[in-house]
Amino acid sequence: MQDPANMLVQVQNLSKAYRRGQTIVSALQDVTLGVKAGEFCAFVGPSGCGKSTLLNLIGGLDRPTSGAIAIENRPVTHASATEWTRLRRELIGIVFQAFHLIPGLTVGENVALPLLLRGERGAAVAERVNEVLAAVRMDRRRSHRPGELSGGEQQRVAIARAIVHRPRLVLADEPTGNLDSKQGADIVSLFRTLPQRFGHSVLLVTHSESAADAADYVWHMRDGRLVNCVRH
Ligand SMILES: Nc1ncnc2c1ncn2[C@@H]1O[C@H](COP(=O)(O)OP(=O)(O)OP(=O)(O)O)[C@@H](O)[C@H]1O
Repeated sequence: MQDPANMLVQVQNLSKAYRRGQTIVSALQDVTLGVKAGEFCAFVGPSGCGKSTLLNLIGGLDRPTSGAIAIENRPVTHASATEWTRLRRELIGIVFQAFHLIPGLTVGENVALPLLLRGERGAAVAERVNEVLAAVRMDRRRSHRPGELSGGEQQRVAIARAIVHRPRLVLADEPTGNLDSKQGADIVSLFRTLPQRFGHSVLLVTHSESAADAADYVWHMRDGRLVNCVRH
Protein backbone atom coordinates (compact mmCIF):
# COMPACT_ATOMS: atom_id res chain seq x y z
CA MET A 1 0.00 0.00 0.00
CA GLN A 2 1.35 3.45 -0.93
CA ASP A 3 1.89 5.93 1.90
CA PRO A 4 -1.10 8.29 1.70
CA ALA A 5 1.00 11.14 3.11
CA ASN A 6 3.06 11.21 -0.13
CA MET A 7 0.05 11.30 -2.41
CA LEU A 8 -1.09 14.36 -4.30
CA VAL A 9 -4.24 12.60 -5.51
CA GLN A 10 -5.92 9.64 -3.82
CA VAL A 11 -8.87 7.93 -5.45
CA GLN A 12 -10.64 5.23 -3.45
CA ASN A 13 -13.25 2.80 -4.83
CA LEU A 14 -14.52 5.47 -7.20
CA SER A 15 -17.59 4.65 -9.31
CA LYS A 16 -19.80 6.65 -11.63
CA ALA A 17 -23.07 5.56 -13.17
CA TYR A 18 -25.12 7.59 -15.64
CA ARG A 19 -28.79 7.12 -16.29
CA ARG A 20 -29.62 6.91 -20.01
CA GLY A 21 -33.39 6.64 -20.32
CA GLN A 22 -34.38 3.43 -18.53
CA THR A 23 -30.83 2.03 -18.43
CA ILE A 24 -27.93 2.73 -16.09
CA VAL A 25 -24.52 3.10 -17.76
CA SER A 26 -21.68 2.15 -15.46
CA ALA A 27 -18.93 4.52 -16.70
CA LEU A 28 -16.44 3.92 -13.88
CA GLN A 29 -16.29 0.97 -11.48
CA ASP A 30 -14.40 0.73 -8.21
CA VAL A 31 -11.28 2.63 -9.27
CA THR A 32 -8.53 3.03 -6.66
CA LEU A 33 -5.23 4.78 -7.39
CA GLY A 34 -2.73 7.27 -6.01
CA VAL A 35 -0.66 9.90 -7.79
CA LYS A 36 2.48 11.36 -6.23
CA ALA A 37 3.72 14.92 -6.64
CA GLY A 38 5.57 15.41 -9.94
CA GLU A 39 4.40 12.15 -11.53
CA PHE A 40 3.26 11.92 -15.15
CA CYS A 41 0.55 9.28 -15.50
CA ALA A 42 -1.35 8.30 -18.66
CA PHE A 43 -4.72 6.53 -19.02
CA VAL A 44 -5.35 4.52 -22.18
CA GLY A 45 -8.08 2.16 -23.33
CA PRO A 46 -10.85 1.72 -25.86
CA SER A 47 -13.41 4.42 -26.53
CA GLY A 48 -16.04 4.51 -23.78
CA CYS A 49 -13.89 2.74 -21.14
CA GLY A 50 -14.23 5.64 -18.69
CA LYS A 51 -11.01 7.64 -19.15
CA SER A 52 -12.65 11.08 -19.44
CA THR A 53 -15.09 10.22 -16.67
CA LEU A 54 -12.20 9.50 -14.30
CA LEU A 55 -10.42 12.76 -15.22
CA ASN A 56 -13.63 14.77 -14.89
CA LEU A 57 -14.25 13.35 -11.40
CA ILE A 58 -10.69 14.15 -10.27
CA GLY A 59 -11.10 17.72 -11.60
CA GLY A 60 -14.52 18.22 -10.03
CA LEU A 61 -16.20 18.64 -13.43
CA ASP A 62 -18.51 15.74 -12.56
CA ARG A 63 -19.57 14.03 -9.30
CA PRO A 64 -19.00 10.36 -8.37
CA THR A 65 -21.83 7.97 -7.58
CA SER A 66 -19.72 6.42 -4.81
CA GLY A 67 -16.15 6.32 -3.57
CA ALA A 68 -13.79 9.05 -2.41
CA ILE A 69 -11.28 11.54 -3.81
CA ALA A 70 -8.64 13.45 -1.85
CA ILE A 71 -6.26 16.08 -3.20
CA GLU A 72 -3.27 16.99 -1.03
CA ASN A 73 -4.96 14.88 1.65
CA ARG A 74 -8.04 17.11 1.60
CA PRO A 75 -11.24 15.11 1.11
CA VAL A 76 -12.97 16.71 -1.89
CA THR A 77 -15.60 14.06 -2.72
CA HIS A 78 -18.44 16.16 -1.38
CA ALA A 79 -17.03 19.60 -2.22
CA SER A 80 -19.64 22.05 -3.52
CA ALA A 81 -19.41 23.62 -6.99
CA THR A 82 -18.03 26.80 -5.38
CA GLU A 83 -15.40 24.84 -3.44
CA TRP A 84 -14.39 23.00 -6.62
CA THR A 85 -14.02 26.33 -8.44
CA ARG A 86 -11.69 27.50 -5.66
CA LEU A 87 -9.78 24.20 -5.71
CA ARG A 88 -9.23 24.47 -9.45
CA ARG A 89 -8.06 28.09 -9.10
CA GLU A 90 -5.57 26.98 -6.43
CA LEU A 91 -4.47 23.51 -7.37
CA ILE A 92 -5.58 22.27 -10.78
CA GLY A 93 -4.95 23.21 -14.43
CA ILE A 94 -6.94 21.59 -17.25
CA VAL A 95 -6.04 21.13 -20.93
CA PHE A 96 -8.76 20.02 -23.37
CA GLN A 97 -8.61 18.53 -26.85
CA ALA A 98 -10.31 21.62 -28.33
CA PHE A 99 -7.95 24.22 -26.71
CA HIS A 100 -10.85 26.46 -25.50
CA LEU A 101 -8.93 29.73 -25.81
CA ILE A 102 -11.02 32.90 -25.87
CA PRO A 103 -10.88 34.14 -29.48
CA GLY A 104 -11.32 37.86 -28.69
CA LEU A 105 -8.39 37.95 -26.25
CA THR A 106 -4.69 37.96 -27.12
CA VAL A 107 -2.41 35.07 -26.19
CA GLY A 108 -1.09 37.06 -23.20
CA GLU A 109 -4.61 37.94 -22.03
CA ASN A 110 -5.78 34.31 -22.32
CA VAL A 111 -2.84 33.10 -20.24
CA ALA A 112 -3.28 35.85 -17.62
CA LEU A 113 -6.94 34.94 -17.00
CA PRO A 114 -6.44 32.32 -14.23
CA LEU A 115 -4.30 34.83 -12.31
CA LEU A 116 -6.81 37.66 -12.77
CA LEU A 117 -9.61 35.35 -11.58
CA ARG A 118 -7.60 34.83 -8.38
CA GLY A 119 -7.44 38.60 -7.90
CA GLU A 120 -3.78 38.95 -8.86
CA ARG A 121 -2.79 42.19 -10.61
CA GLY A 122 0.19 44.19 -11.78
CA ALA A 123 3.77 43.42 -12.79
CA ALA A 124 3.79 40.00 -11.10
CA VAL A 125 1.04 38.84 -13.49
CA ALA A 126 2.94 40.06 -16.56
CA GLU A 127 6.15 38.41 -15.31
CA ARG A 128 4.47 35.09 -14.65
CA VAL A 129 2.68 35.15 -18.04
CA ASN A 130 6.02 35.82 -19.75
CA GLU A 131 7.66 32.98 -17.82
CA VAL A 132 5.11 30.33 -18.81
CA LEU A 133 4.80 31.59 -22.40
CA ALA A 134 8.60 31.32 -22.72
CA ALA A 135 8.43 27.79 -21.26
CA VAL A 136 6.09 26.74 -24.11
CA ARG A 137 8.03 28.83 -26.69
CA MET A 138 5.14 31.21 -27.33
CA ASP A 139 6.52 34.40 -25.77
CA ARG A 140 6.96 36.04 -29.18
CA ARG A 141 3.26 35.57 -29.92
CA ARG A 142 1.96 37.32 -26.82
CA SER A 143 -0.05 39.90 -28.82
CA HIS A 144 -1.51 37.46 -31.36
CA ARG A 145 -5.09 36.21 -31.22
CA PRO A 146 -5.76 32.45 -31.09
CA GLY A 147 -7.21 32.50 -34.64
CA GLU A 148 -3.80 33.56 -35.97
CA LEU A 149 -2.07 30.48 -34.54
CA SER A 150 -1.71 26.85 -35.66
CA GLY A 151 -3.42 24.11 -33.64
CA GLY A 152 -0.14 23.12 -32.00
CA GLU A 153 0.57 26.74 -31.08
CA GLN A 154 -2.93 27.15 -29.62
CA GLN A 155 -2.42 24.04 -27.50
CA ARG A 156 0.93 25.40 -26.26
CA VAL A 157 -0.89 28.56 -25.17
CA ALA A 158 -3.58 26.43 -23.49
CA ILE A 159 -0.83 24.59 -21.58
CA ALA A 160 0.69 27.91 -20.49
CA ARG A 161 -2.77 28.97 -19.26
CA ALA A 162 -3.15 25.66 -17.39
CA ILE A 163 0.14 26.09 -15.47
CA VAL A 164 0.25 29.88 -14.98
CA HIS A 165 -1.28 29.74 -11.48
CA ARG A 166 1.27 27.12 -10.32
CA PRO A 167 -1.18 24.21 -10.00
CA ARG A 168 -0.02 21.01 -8.32
CA LEU A 169 -2.02 18.92 -10.80
CA VAL A 170 -2.54 19.24 -14.57
CA LEU A 171 -5.35 17.22 -16.17
CA ALA A 172 -5.16 16.75 -19.95
CA ASP A 173 -7.96 15.05 -21.89
CA GLU A 174 -6.83 14.02 -25.40
CA PRO A 175 -4.65 17.14 -25.77
CA THR A 176 -3.13 15.85 -29.04
CA GLY A 177 -6.45 14.68 -30.52
CA ASN A 178 -6.82 17.70 -32.85
CA LEU A 179 -3.14 17.83 -33.87
CA ASP A 180 -0.96 16.21 -36.53
CA SER A 181 1.70 13.78 -35.30
CA LYS A 182 4.54 16.33 -35.26
CA GLN A 183 2.55 18.90 -33.30
CA GLY A 184 1.26 16.12 -31.04
CA ALA A 185 4.81 14.94 -30.26
CA ASP A 186 5.77 18.51 -29.38
CA ILE A 187 2.85 18.81 -26.94
CA VAL A 188 3.68 15.45 -25.33
CA SER A 189 7.30 16.50 -24.86
CA LEU A 190 6.04 19.60 -23.00
CA PHE A 191 3.95 17.40 -20.70
CA ARG A 192 7.15 15.41 -20.09
CA THR A 193 9.50 18.32 -19.39
CA LEU A 194 7.36 21.04 -17.74
CA PRO A 195 6.80 19.08 -14.46
CA GLN A 196 10.59 18.89 -14.01
CA ARG A 197 10.67 22.70 -14.00
CA PHE A 198 7.34 23.57 -12.36
CA GLY A 199 6.79 20.53 -10.11
CA HIS A 200 3.19 19.66 -10.99
CA SER A 201 1.82 16.17 -11.68
CA VAL A 202 0.17 15.34 -15.01
CA LEU A 203 -2.77 13.01 -15.62
CA LEU A 204 -3.13 12.44 -19.36
CA VAL A 205 -6.00 10.71 -21.15
CA THR A 206 -4.95 9.60 -24.61
CA HIS A 207 -5.54 7.24 -27.52
CA SER A 208 -1.96 7.76 -28.64
CA GLU A 209 0.51 4.98 -27.80
CA SER A 210 3.45 7.35 -28.29
CA ALA A 211 1.90 9.92 -25.93
CA ALA A 212 1.38 7.22 -23.29
CA ASP A 213 5.00 6.05 -23.78
CA ALA A 214 6.23 9.43 -22.53
CA ALA A 215 4.49 8.98 -19.16
CA ASP A 216 6.13 7.60 -16.00
CA TYR A 217 3.40 4.98 -15.92
CA VAL A 218 0.36 4.00 -17.94
CA TRP A 219 -2.94 2.71 -16.57
CA HIS A 220 -4.84 0.54 -19.06
CA MET A 221 -8.61 0.79 -18.64
CA ARG A 222 -11.45 -1.40 -19.80
CA ASP A 223 -15.19 -1.31 -19.06
CA GLY A 224 -14.79 1.40 -16.43
CA ARG A 225 -12.01 -0.39 -14.55
CA LEU A 226 -8.23 -0.06 -14.22
CA VAL A 227 -6.89 -3.36 -15.55
CA ASN A 228 -3.12 -2.98 -15.34
CA CYS A 229 -0.35 -0.48 -14.83
CA VAL A 230 2.87 -0.35 -16.89
CA ARG A 231 5.80 1.57 -15.42
CA HIS A 232 8.49 3.05 -17.70
N1 LIG B 1 -23.00 12.54 -19.35
C1 LIG B 1 -23.15 11.26 -19.67
N2 LIG B 1 -24.38 10.69 -19.73
C2 LIG B 1 -24.53 9.39 -20.03
N3 LIG B 1 -23.51 8.55 -20.30
C3 LIG B 1 -22.26 9.06 -20.28
C4 LIG B 1 -22.01 10.44 -19.97
N4 LIG B 1 -20.67 10.65 -20.02
C5 LIG B 1 -20.11 9.46 -20.35
N5 LIG B 1 -21.06 8.52 -20.51
C6 LIG B 1 -20.84 7.10 -20.84
O1 LIG B 1 -19.89 6.59 -19.91
C7 LIG B 1 -18.98 5.71 -20.56
C8 LIG B 1 -17.57 6.21 -20.37
O2 LIG B 1 -17.41 7.43 -21.11
P1 LIG B 1 -16.02 8.23 -21.17
O3 LIG B 1 -16.26 9.47 -21.96
O4 LIG B 1 -15.48 8.37 -19.80
O5 LIG B 1 -15.10 7.21 -21.98
P2 LIG B 1 -13.67 7.46 -22.66
O6 LIG B 1 -12.85 6.27 -22.34
O7 LIG B 1 -13.14 8.80 -22.25
O8 LIG B 1 -14.06 7.47 -24.20
P3 LIG B 1 -13.38 8.22 -25.45
O9 LIG B 1 -12.01 7.63 -25.56
O10 LIG B 1 -14.25 7.88 -26.60
O11 LIG B 1 -13.37 9.69 -25.12
C9 LIG B 1 -19.43 5.65 -22.01
O12 LIG B 1 -20.29 4.53 -22.17
C10 LIG B 1 -20.19 6.94 -22.20
O13 LIG B 1 -21.17 6.80 -23.22
